[in-house]
Formats: sequence, structure tokens, C-alpha cells
Amino acid sequence: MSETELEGLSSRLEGAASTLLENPPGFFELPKTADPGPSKALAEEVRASGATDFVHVGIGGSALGPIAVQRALNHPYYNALPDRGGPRVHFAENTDPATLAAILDVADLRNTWVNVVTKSGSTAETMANFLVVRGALIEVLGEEGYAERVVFTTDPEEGYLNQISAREGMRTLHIPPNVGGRFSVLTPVGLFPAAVAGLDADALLRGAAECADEVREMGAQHPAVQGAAYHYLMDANKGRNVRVMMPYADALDRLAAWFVQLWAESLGKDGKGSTPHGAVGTTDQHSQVQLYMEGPQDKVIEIVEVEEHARDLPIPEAYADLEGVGYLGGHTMGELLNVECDATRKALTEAGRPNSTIKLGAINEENLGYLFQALEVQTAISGSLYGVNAFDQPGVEAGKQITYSRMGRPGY
Ligand SMILES: O=P(O)(O)OC[C@H]1O[C@H](O)[C@H](O)[C@@H](O)[C@@H]1O
Repeated sequence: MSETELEGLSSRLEGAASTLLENPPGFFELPKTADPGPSKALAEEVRASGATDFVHVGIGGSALGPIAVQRALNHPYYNALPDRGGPRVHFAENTDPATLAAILDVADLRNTWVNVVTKSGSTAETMANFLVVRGALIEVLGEEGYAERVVFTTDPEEGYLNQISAREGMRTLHIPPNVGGRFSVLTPVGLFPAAVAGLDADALLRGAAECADEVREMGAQHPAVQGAAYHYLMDANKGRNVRVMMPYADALDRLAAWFVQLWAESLGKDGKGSTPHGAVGTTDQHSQVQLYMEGPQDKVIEIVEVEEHARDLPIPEAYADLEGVGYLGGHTMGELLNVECDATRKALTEAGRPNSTIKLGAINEENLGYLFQALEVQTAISGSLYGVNAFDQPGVEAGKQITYSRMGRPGY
């Protein structure tokens, strides 16, 4: 890109940042305006009821955010926080009978709450999962009793869940109409399940609000905004149209999955947009780094590094005589993870493979909230740089129409 073109991009970036701040999209103001009260109050009712299981029903933006939060901060196997109480959290996302059947295998339906999350109020997968879980709950709690264990998270007025709750009395949490599904993790979509699990919903919002304040102060100089220009340049100018997000923490693998929807669905329009891809370190050093190091020069690797791991384990001393084993003794697992993170970064750099790093001091609600907001800002700014509307998704409708027709929905 010539000097002139670079200057042009710089002024476009300034313009995009000004537009975002002058006409902020719904997600941007959310952390400052959101009231987590209803989510927290209902979550307290769930926890006080002695619930053993909480089934979250939703897909796309109505699931990936909540899953990312739970995976990052909840216990990966108990699905609950033994030291904070609360029910095990399950996710019925895909319309895969094996997954839902497995949830129904383990959930104690007498003490189960269900949260049905859909912004449109009509997504086929979500409604199908809801109808199956509803049937199972009615078998145990009866037609009269089941509705009090079901919470709907949906548009304040539109959609079928509002019609059903008007008939059967389910409690309803509202997704602000001006916040798109893939930008909704800090609405009740993510806050209610977080609070049910004993996580700090206020801290999630606090972190996001800090990010919004810093973007207001720094404008185009904020790292999230600068990152939009970096990734745009790498795509438009260097042909690097695959963006790999590689957290060096298993707990962040679903954050990458959340980001994949955010980036793909916001920018993949009019033949534009780069392809996001989730990976995990160190695991994918043994799976994909060969491609990153010696494959096509079409990728940018973005490492997410965690400086302090919530839990660490010492590596015991053993086999001192075996040089390829004994050297590990005395170190810790977290130390090895971060050494390998740095080693990968150095190897990529020395091989001329562009890479960037997002550093998290620790995985906690505040840092996660900040990161959600920063990536949402970066995506919105990137929409301006690509010249696409980052907030719609017209491309998903064709498949839905065919599904509705094949499933016999009237009018399709
Ligand atoms: O929240 P819902 O209305 O059920 O939508 C769930 C998802 O499906 C839609 O088709 C879009 O692809 C996503 O942007 C959305 O998050």
C-alpha cells in the first residue's frame, strides 16, 4: 500500500471511530446502560430453589456468548462452581438429538430450570429443543407446574415466546432490540446464565464499560480500533484473509468460537470479509502450526495469552537420568504453557509469519467483559473499513426458507 493509500486508511479509521462514537451501535452503550437486576434477581430465585440443573436452549448469538462465559469461568466438568453453589449448566444448542438426549439423561428434571433464548423468537433449532424439553418437564412437573421453571430471554415484544408466555406465564428477560444477537453476550443472554452459575454479572459489565470508556477517550488510537486497521490491511493489502484466534488456555476455546461468529457474520458480505478460525495452544501446535509456519502466506495468527492461570500444578521431579523427561521436574504446567506460547510467537516471527498477541492478566469476569467489548468494537470498525453493514445477516435466510418449507411451516 502506498504512503497515500496508508494516509487514506488512517483517515478512514479516524472517520470510522468518530462515526462509532457519534452514532454508537446498541452494543456500545450497553455496558453503561444495562441493568443486570432482572437477570440477577431471577438467577437468585433459581439458586434459592435448590436447582440441580439449568438447561440453556439457544443457538448462534443466543448460545455462543453464554457458552464462552461458562467455559471461561465455570468448572469444565462439574458445569458448576463447587465453591459458589448453583446448578450444573447444560447447553442445548444444535438440533442434534444425541446431545439433547444426553442432557435429559443426566438432568434431574424435578429440579431443573430451562432458559430458552432467541432474539427473533422463532429459530427452528431453538423451538425444537424447547418443545422436547417442555415435553420432558411436563411429564415430571405437569402442564400446570412446568412453566414456572422456564425463563424466556427474547425481544421485549416480538416473537412467539412472548405469545407463549402470555398464555402460560413464563418469566421473560428482554434482549434490547438495538443489540444484535452476536453482540448480545452482555445482555440477559449471557448475564442470566452467568448469575445462575454464581459468576459476577456486574464485573462482566464493569470490564466492558471500562473498554467503552477507553475507546471514547482514545478513539482511533485504541488498540481495538488499531487492530481493525491491522487486520484489514493484512487482508486487503497482503492477501492474508484467514484470521486465526489461538488462545493459550483451554478455558478460552469457546471465546474463539464466539468470535468466529462475530467476525464471520458481521463482515462476510458482498464478497468481502476474512475467514476467522479458532485454535488452542498448545494443543494446535501439534495439529495446525505446521500449516501456519510453512503453508500459504494467507493467515494472521492472533495469540491470546493468559499471564496468570487461575490454577497451576507443579511438575514433580522424576527420572533425572532421562534427559528428555527429567528436565520438566520443578517447573509448573502453567509455566510450560506460557513458555510454549512465547516459543510459538517467536518461531512464527522468525519465519516471517505475521502474528499479534492479546494479553490477559487473568481469566476473570472483568477482563472477559473488556475483551468482549473490545472485539465487538473492532468488528464494528472493520465493517466500516470493508464498507459492509456489520449488523445484519441476510445470507442466512435462504437456508431457513428451505427448512421451513421442507418442515411444512405454513406460508413457506
Ligand atoms: O437469537 P435467535 O433469533 O434465535 O438467532 C440465533 C442466530 O440465528 C440467526 O440465523 C443468525 O445467524 C444469528 O445472528 C443469530 O444469533
